[in-house]
Amino acid sequence: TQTTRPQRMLAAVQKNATRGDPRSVVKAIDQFCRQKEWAMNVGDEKGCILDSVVTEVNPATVLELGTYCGYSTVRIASLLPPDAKLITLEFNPHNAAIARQVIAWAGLGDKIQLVEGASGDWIPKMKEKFGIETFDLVFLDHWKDRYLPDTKLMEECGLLRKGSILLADNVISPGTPDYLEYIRNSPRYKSQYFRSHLEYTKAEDGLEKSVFLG
Ligand SMILES: O=C(NCc1cccc(CNc2ccc3[nH]ncc3c2)c1)c1cc(-c2ccc(F)cc2)cc(O)c1O
Ligand SMILES: [Mg+2]
Repeated sequence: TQTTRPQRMLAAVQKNATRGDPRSVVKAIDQFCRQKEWAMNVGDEKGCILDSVVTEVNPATVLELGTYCGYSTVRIASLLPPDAKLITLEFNPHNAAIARQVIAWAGLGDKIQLVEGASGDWIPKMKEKFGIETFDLVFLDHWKDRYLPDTKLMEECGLLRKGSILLADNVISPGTPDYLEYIRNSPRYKSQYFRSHLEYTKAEDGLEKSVFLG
């Protein structure tokens, strides 16, 4: 029977990456997406911007909205300090099943908690279920029409503290106009746009980095 793109991506990781070596997993996925099939990972170009933000923030707690196959999950977790925790939410069970195997191959299972379900359902449960006070870094990469409602929900649930960083993928392509409008005009955030390209293409895209001011 026909395989899916995530399954073919996982096969490429298991064939070309070294077990326990997260950066080789990242490299194998980027090679697969450049040479074989496009896929909606944040990619190598925007991935370098993501790396610089992660290393600058040096977060103890990270929330990723939208795991997909685990590319950015592994990329972020490979840069975290020893006792840091990354929680990643994935709505699509098939994506989640693939991502678990990619994360395992990278050897990052003890740093990453993959939760299956919708952000709207899980954000209000973060404190009670995972003992999280606030997130130092949030990477938004799920459904683009959920960026704004979920940001408001995180504010309401007290999951952001003075200095928490939101980093949003795809603010140009596919685009998140209502989120950009809100975050750039809100007195509660200081935002910065990092211009780049849509993963593996020449189209414009970028990451929006926003600091919550409290
Ligand atoms: O749409 C995108 N990604 C989101 C997404 C998409 C599909 C499924 C899921 C299911 N996962 C999911 C859903 C809801 C959720 N709630 N909480 C967690 C959670 C998780 C998530 C996307 C698209 C393009 C793109 C495509 C085509 C094109 F031409 C240009 C650009 C590029 C990207 O980098 C993208 O990130
Ligand atoms: Mg994306």
